[in-house]
Amino acid sequence: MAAPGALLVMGVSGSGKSTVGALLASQLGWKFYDADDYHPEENRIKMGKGIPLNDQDRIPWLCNLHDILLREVASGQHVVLACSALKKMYRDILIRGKDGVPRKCDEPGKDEKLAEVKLLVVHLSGSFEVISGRLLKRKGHFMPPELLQSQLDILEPPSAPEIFIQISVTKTLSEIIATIMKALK
Ligand SMILES: Nc1ncnc2c1ncn2[C@@H]1O[C@H](COP(=O)(O)OP(=O)(O)O)[C@@H](O)[C@H]1O
Ligand SMILES: O=C(O)[C@H](O)[C@@H](O)[C@H](O)[C@H](O)COP(=O)(O)O
Repeated sequence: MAAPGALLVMGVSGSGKSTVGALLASQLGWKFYDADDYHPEENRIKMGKGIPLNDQDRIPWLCNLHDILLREVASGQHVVLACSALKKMYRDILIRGKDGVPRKCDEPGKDEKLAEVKLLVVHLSGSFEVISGRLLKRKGHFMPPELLQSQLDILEPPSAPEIFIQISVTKTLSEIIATIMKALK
């Protein structure tokens, strides 16, 4: 596969996005962004109270991440982004910014040229049992384990025509990294 501009490591909370993303970026020599660091304070407070985010909470956060990806890729920088990106629409926003948000028919903009990020999606996929076990052991994180089920409920795993690979969270970190490296060759 020709190297994408950006590689998205996605999945529910506790699937290993931050761990895998950071390791991968350091092995590739690519820049690493963790989407958790870009949540507005209101989103963090909401999640901290055990309330799942909704589309309205996530869309501006994802648009900001798209702008960052676009800027980096345009300057020739390869990027690994760890981001839940649970729904297809969310991944479309990472690729196309607000043009990824479905428009109402009467809104203008259909003929605008889209600035797209070429994105390889890596989905870390696993069961409630395995992932909740990891979340219960994780310390010092704002995301309560009780939100896991709400994330699995809305998860839309990537599918064609998205460019993606899916890897089980039960693999070891080195197996996960090796699988991604192989896909990038
Ligand atoms: N493949 C793996 N095997 C075992 N433990 C893992 C694996 N990937 C991540 N972990 C552990 O699971 C927990 C959740 O990982 P984390 O990277 O914080 O997930 P996320 O960023 O998706 O919320 C962490 O304690 C991490 O060390
Ligand atoms: O879209 C969301 O609801 C959040 O982004 C969420 O999916 C994310 O998981 C949290 O930021 C917690 O962070 P961890 O994924 O690192 O647990």
